[in-house]
Amino acid sequence: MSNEDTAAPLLVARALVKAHGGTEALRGASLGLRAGEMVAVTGASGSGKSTLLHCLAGIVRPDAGTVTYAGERLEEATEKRLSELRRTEFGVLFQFGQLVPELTALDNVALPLLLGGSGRATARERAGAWLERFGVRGQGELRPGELSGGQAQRAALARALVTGPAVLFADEPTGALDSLASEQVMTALAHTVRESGTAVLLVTHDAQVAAYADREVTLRDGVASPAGVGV
Ligand SMILES: Nc1ncnc2c1ncn2[C@@H]1O[C@H](COP(=O)(O)OP(=O)(O)OP(=O)(O)O)[C@@H](O)[C@H]1O
Repeated sequence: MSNEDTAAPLLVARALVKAHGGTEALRGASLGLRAGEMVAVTGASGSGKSTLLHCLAGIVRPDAGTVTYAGERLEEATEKRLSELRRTEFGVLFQFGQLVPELTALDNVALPLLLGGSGRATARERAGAWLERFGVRGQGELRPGELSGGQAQRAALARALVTGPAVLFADEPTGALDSLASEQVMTALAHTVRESGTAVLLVTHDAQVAAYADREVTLRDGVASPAGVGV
């Protein structure tokens, strides 16, 4: 077995069960994610992909099962600790609606740094560098409503990564984009996370988007396969 096979996974879900009202979205789903690995979660509409991502990101608490991040059991964590993890260790990128509409693109990207205690000048400088990296520095003073869908997603990606998270959770990040904008967002995402060693859990129904991942996990009837490392 190679070192990679035996390396402890960073994030592990074991036997997750989660119902929304009478609907059982997860029925014993397990999944392991290594540091720096990109895993695509695919499956039919309603198969539980978003629910699995929300449980792994500490946004939703499962009814049963465990989620372990770097040895820490998330289901035992307080709300305060979960929000700290989401602010410092996890980044999120959703399909749309995540940028604050009243703020410029630059201030949106600076926001997580300001919330983390950075000074305004430093936060804006770092935010500008991230916008530059994703080719939208020129749009920094525009508000989200004035950006194209692809520009807004690249600004949202900058905001998700500006704090240097260990894990990026991306739920249909290109779901609202045409194929060119989708390719630009995915190329920027894949290149940057490889460089920074950020692990990615990528929910998508698009095979071309899933192809950017190192590995694909399919959800069927609330169960994931193959579950991967450490499960
Ligand atoms: N907040 C909620 N209230 C009630 N039912 C919900 C809620 N969230 C999800 N569900 C149901 O749970 C099941 C799984 O939903 P989930 O969004 O996790 O699936 P998905 O695979 O991400 O779907 P899609 O690809 O359509 O986004 C679905 O049957 C859905 O209708």
